[in-house]
Amino acid sequence: MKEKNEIRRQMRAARRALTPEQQDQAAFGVMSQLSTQSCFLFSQHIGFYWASDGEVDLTYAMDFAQRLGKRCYLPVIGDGTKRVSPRMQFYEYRQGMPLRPNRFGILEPDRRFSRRIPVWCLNMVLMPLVSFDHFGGRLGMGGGFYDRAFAYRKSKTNTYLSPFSTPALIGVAHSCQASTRLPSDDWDVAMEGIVTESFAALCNNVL
Ligand SMILES: Nc1nc2c(c(=O)[nH]1)N(C=O)[C@@H](CNc1ccc(C(=O)N[C@@H](CCC(=O)O)C(=O)O)cc1)CN2
Ligand SMILES: Nc1ncnc2c1ncn2[C@@H]1O[C@H](COP(=O)(O)OP(=O)(O)OP(=O)(O)O)[C@@H](O)[C@H]1O
Repeated sequence: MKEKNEIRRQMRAARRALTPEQQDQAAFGVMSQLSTQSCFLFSQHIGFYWASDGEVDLTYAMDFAQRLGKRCYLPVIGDGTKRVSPRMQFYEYRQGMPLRPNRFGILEPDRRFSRRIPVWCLNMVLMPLVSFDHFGGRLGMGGGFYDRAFAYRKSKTNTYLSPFSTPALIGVAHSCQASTRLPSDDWDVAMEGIVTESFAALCNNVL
């Protein structure tokens, strides 16, 4: 099995090579796929991400969600200048709100002007992927931010009736980022579903 870093390098290059037209079609396609999913339609509080490095842009999807009266949130890790929680947290984003760059240059809400939501109060989180497989396997940028934020989802006491069975974890990627089977580590948190510009699917691990 190829090492995670090698797959990361190839898949990041592949998504960065997409043209602006392909990126725009992907952004529109992901919004259209989401608009047909009951998981999205029934969710009131949704975690998105602000795209960078060739990721699928979710601004169409956030506009659509806001027009349906849903609340949108973005991940915040900070710019590294202040000692704050090492955990990634989610803060509300409303259209037009000023954003500031985090330590990797990705835009995020300013903690001073936005409202934090505990992660388990989110109904659904759209996770940025570098690669995915159909078994719930995901590969991110390598910081372990999503794995740490949702590590509680792996707990044995996490039953259907527990408040810790939320949010639904749905990965977003370009379909060209698919892998047959990704290597996995103990700490990896599985995704329940995947949305690309051309399909939305449940991952086999939950069926
Ligand atoms: N859009 C988006 N937002 C996100 C994530 C993400 O993957 N995508 N994250 C998901 O975890 C968190 C940020 N994690 C990140 C981890 C590594 C790098 C990164 O670019 N690493 C560079 C090295 C940069 C440096 O050290 O200065 C690299 O690997 O080339 C970026 C974001 C929170 N917000
Ligand atoms: N629950 C956890 N507790 C402590 N460290 C963790 C946890 N989960 C992941 N990590 C650390 O995060 C690092 C990156 O993990 P990995 O390569 O799987 O990241 P990733 O899944 O690509 O990133 P992300 O979760 O941000 O999308 C690993 O070195 C691992 O030690």
